[in-house]
Amino acid sequence: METWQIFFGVILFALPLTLLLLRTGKTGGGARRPIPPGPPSFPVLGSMVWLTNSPADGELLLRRLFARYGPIVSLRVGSRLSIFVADRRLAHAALWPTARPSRPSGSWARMTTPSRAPATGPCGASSAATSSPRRCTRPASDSSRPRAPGYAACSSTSCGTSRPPAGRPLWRRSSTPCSASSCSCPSASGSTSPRCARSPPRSATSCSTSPRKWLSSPSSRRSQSTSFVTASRPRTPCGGGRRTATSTGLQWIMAELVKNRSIQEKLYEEIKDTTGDDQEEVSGDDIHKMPYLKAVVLEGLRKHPPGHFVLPHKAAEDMEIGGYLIPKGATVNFMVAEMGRNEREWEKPLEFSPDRFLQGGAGEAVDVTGNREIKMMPFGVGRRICAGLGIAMLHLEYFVANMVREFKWQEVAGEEVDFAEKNEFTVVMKKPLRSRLVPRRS
Ligand code: HEM
Repeated sequence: METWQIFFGVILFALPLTLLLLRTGKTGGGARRPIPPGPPSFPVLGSMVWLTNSPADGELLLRRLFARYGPIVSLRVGSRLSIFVADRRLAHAALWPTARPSRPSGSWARMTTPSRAPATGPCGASSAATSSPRRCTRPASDSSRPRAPGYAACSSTSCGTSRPPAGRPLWRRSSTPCSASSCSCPSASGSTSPRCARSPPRSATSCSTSPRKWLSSPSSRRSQSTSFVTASRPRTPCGGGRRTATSTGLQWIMAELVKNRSIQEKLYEEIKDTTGDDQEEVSGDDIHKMPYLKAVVLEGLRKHPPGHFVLPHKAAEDMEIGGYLIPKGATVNFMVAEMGRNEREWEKPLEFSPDRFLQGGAGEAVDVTGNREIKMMPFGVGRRICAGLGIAMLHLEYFVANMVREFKWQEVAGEEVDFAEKNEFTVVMKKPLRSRLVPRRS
């Protein structure tokens, strides 16, 4: 063998070895864990699956990858490494690392969101500066949460937060699952916008006005007792022109109530027993006394979370999840819808069954903040949990209760409820809900 050939061979062997050693040295040495498994990829070009799959079908592709590689997978989009977690326990370990005593103190903050402006929550605290994963969001059952209908907890800052596109998986098109237009609070005085007051919203589920206000206007009652409404349209008189997480959630819940009349009637019975006949509307105080109402809303968010992913998070330094290395800078996301529909965790997950959230059910005492454990995470978990959780739960319970109290929501012949999904700003009903409304009270 010629000298130059030996020299060339040594370089070929030594170069990758040196690079590997340098990288190991940078991360503190020791046995280096593998990154989560995933489909083969090329440097710069990314995972080969992109040759045969469209990023628009990302969720479907991920489901196939989970079936093949397990509950945590890596995907490369170009040179960017994205890691997806479908397992609720791994998600809890990643987002609530204080639950793992072996972690060095303060390291819970290692999983951050990609470079973004500090978000200010409704309570006024800057989430980026919060020094505890238990951020300002209060559980929805907290009696100190905002009250309906005279609340005005959404400050413009809390609703307008958007994340820069950095680190966003390709199939997410919008800035946040809850945009500025999700700040759909009635004004503090409870007054409605002139447009809302004049005409009933074209969307029963996306107007933020007190449902009682427009549902009870004589003209709307007359027309709705004989016709049906489209429960949500992309543009609404007072919805800001965009579907929001709350209005999307509301539409899915109403669709389930239209489809499941016995559940709707059971809910109506609870509402009737809790509120007096002479009461104008179901109040914020009343809804605290309605466990079945809460179960209906939770079941809706479990089965139809408005966002099937959270906003992408980023590892601020090398860390470990489930025995795998999550390298610094990698984007990490969590499969919200998968967790809520996992048949190992939930019995008949595709059935709408609010009873599972009542005493003795698998969802009894579920904590949507994911503090103790994660069973479902429609609002995210940990430091970056939805800043609007409290107000969103209040809106959902308040609107569902009042809409069911005022009307029977019935299926329209030829317009059967279709639960097909469509990826938009949030995951919406492909065929928007159309329902016949029959007034319950004269
Ligand atoms: C049913 C309704 C809603 C759902 C399902 C929902 C869900 C979510 C999710 C999944 C996230 C991302 C969490 C993460 O990245 O880990 C988020 C973030 C956020 N949400 Fe919501 N949201 C809802 C309503 C609202 C409302 C009404 C507001 C405002 C009043 C709001 C304000 C925010 C803000 C400011 C963030 C960013 C928090 C941060 O990054 O620190 N959300 N939401």
